[in-house]
Amino acid sequence: MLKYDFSFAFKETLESGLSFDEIFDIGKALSANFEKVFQPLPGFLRILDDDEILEEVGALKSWLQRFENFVVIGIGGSALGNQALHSSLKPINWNSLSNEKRGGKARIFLLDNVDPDLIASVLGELDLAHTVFNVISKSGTTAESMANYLVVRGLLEKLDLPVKEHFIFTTDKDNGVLRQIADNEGVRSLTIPDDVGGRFSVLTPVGLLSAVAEGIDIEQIYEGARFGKERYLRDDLKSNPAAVCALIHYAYLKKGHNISVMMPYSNRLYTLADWYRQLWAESLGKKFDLSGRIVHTGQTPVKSLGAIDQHSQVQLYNEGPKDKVVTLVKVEDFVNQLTIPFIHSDIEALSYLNGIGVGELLNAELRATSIALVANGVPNMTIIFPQIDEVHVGEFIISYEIQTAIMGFLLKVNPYDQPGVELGKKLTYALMGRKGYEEIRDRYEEKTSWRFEL
Ligand SMILES: O=P(O)(O)OC[C@H]1O[C@H](O)[C@H](O)[C@@H](O)[C@@H]1O
Repeated sequence: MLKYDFSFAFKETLESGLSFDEIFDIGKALSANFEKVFQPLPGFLRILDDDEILEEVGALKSWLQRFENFVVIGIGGSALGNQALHSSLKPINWNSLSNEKRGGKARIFLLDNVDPDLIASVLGELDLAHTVFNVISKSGTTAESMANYLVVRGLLEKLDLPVKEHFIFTTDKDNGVLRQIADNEGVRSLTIPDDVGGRFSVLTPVGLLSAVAEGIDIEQIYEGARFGKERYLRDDLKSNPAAVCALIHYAYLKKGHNISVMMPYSNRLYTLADWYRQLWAESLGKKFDLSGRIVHTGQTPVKSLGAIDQHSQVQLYNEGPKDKVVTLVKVEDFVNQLTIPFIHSDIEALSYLNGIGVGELLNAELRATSIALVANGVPNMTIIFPQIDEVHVGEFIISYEIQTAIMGFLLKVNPYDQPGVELGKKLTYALMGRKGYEEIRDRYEEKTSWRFEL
């Protein structure tokens, strides 16, 4: 079970902080309407009600074992969750282990960006005859993912490899180009449920297939998520840490704290912060509220890594604008216990390090940062992973999905759409000369014709 330390978010420890009663006053309306937030049950919670997805994905295990490499082609919600599961649940050097050491499980790679150098470096490393490509796209049309799919397909064709055997698509059941190709050519495919939006989809086939391919226990992830579903849907807010987190963020946002920093003290958990950024940014960053009023609301998510960013961003957090809420993420028991050896016994300045665990040092740094933040008047809280494993990662994911829904309710916005990304997508199509986008290109041409270039 994840543990939460909220002590440094309240006025008991923070001069201009919130009182506990204050946030529960804000929470009263939430408490009274709590059920409504989750009615109808959002898809990301509904999918936990049965084993359908686990079984569907699990059934592909033996087919996946044919491949040494598994490449995710996707972007945003169709990649960030995969990356987060991979980094948090596999050893950092997984991809450099030999096939034997990996017990025949796949190495995982990601083609998200359309950066030719990235693509060349990933594909250059792989023996394509032993590689499967999982093209993931809820819409089945996203430019970056389609481009990467085409590049890979071109390469497979050039090598005369049986294209169909090297792809599996994860996409909408009816719509989009991927579905069309899957249907026409009989490419293997998995379905993303209609009621689960991209950034909430890591516990669907989107995130689970690559996890299974590399031997992550997806049933344990579900166990943690299901536990989280019970825990974080309690309408008694005092026993619901996801609700408390949302209330704290909401209350501080009202006071001008419009940045939410997530700072894991663990390299393995760092990409969870990337996943969180999309969830928080796209779900809550909105121009209109539910009644159509212009509100321009949201809270900018920032990722940070402890202890690295103590030597980089923390100066700003402590002394810069008072516009942040910081969430530190701590690991109690690291998988690897590493003790610092006694060396230089004659140098007093190093004696405090003698014989202590490296993890102990990291956690002391976390504690020091949280105290320094509170001393500087910066509200912060700590989420504690007793250890990093499937159960806790599953619980973490669901806690933040629920927290985002709660925050959407508090801000009175729709957390499930992202109208603000559409224009950029359409303009990309227009700039690339895609048919049907001439009007949009003309509309913005005049506006963008002014130049100041050096
Ligand atoms: O899964 P896809 O349809 O390819 O979408 C990938 C991503 O594209 C968009 O730009 C959306 O803003 C994201 O929410 C989405 O996760």
